[in-house]
Amino acid sequence: MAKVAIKVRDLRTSYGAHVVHEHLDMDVYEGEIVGVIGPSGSGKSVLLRAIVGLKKPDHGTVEVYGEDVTGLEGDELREVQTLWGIMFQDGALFSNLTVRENVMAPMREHTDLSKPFMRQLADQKIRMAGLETAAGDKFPSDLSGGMRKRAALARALALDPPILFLDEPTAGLDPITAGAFDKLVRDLQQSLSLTVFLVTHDLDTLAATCDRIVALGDKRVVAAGTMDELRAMDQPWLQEYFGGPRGRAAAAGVK
Ligand SMILES: Nc1ncnc2c1ncn2[C@@H]1O[C@H](COP(=O)(O)OP(=O)(O)OP(=O)(O)O)[C@@H](O)[C@H]1O
Repeated sequence: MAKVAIKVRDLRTSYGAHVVHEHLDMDVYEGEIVGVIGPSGSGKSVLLRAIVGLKKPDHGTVEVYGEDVTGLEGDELREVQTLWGIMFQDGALFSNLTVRENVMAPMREHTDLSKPFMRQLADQKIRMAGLETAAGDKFPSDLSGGMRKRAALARALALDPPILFLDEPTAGLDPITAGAFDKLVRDLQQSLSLTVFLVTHDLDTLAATCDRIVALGDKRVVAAGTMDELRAMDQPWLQEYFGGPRGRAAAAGVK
């Protein structure tokens, strides 16, 4: 059985009186793409933020490759941050920097590499993400939505992390662009042996890319398994999600 890359145990998070997660347990195995689904507001993005140290849990632990990373701060957090790249929902690119400078930003923060070498590496990541090298000179505002996502993916790959977090990577893309992005994620995961934590609402993305799906609800994980296993579960939200016309269409095209 594959090794556990990310292990979350008894997680509790909250904002004031609003409890987002309670007694949440989750495992992500090395080398898999796990899709995290659940109703709007069920805490998918907050879970991602809690794992990467951007949201401090009230309780519980997060281990990455067996190391407890819960509540790390300062240099300790900076050190473990090289284990993962994150692509946020809106891309979160620095609007005043070119694409190349955006991709170089994590390198500047975490390495002592020379500037020419960083440029070379950044251009390599830009091409890996399916953009022309010339896109490196452009500012995020000069790019289409699909290109911005690719630029954000290039930045997430900047430090060659073994783990990738993607928050709604295909949101706002037309179906063809979204399909191409799904394929890119799958291809990169395979060629780089990445472990991918992917938050999505997109049934086509789940069908095309994910090895396993974890569903959130009632502040915790309510189901985990393959798409077929989840579709067969007697859980009202899952039934509605997979059983609707969009769910049936995605299932018909399952990989
Ligand atoms: N910074 C914040 N301050 C207060 N409440 C927050 C904050 N961030 C998230 N929340 C709350 O936490 C809950 C979970 O939010 P989260 O963004 O994780 O949901 P989600 O499952 O990703 O939803 P969606 O599918 O709509 O993106 C929501 O009720 C949200 O309002």
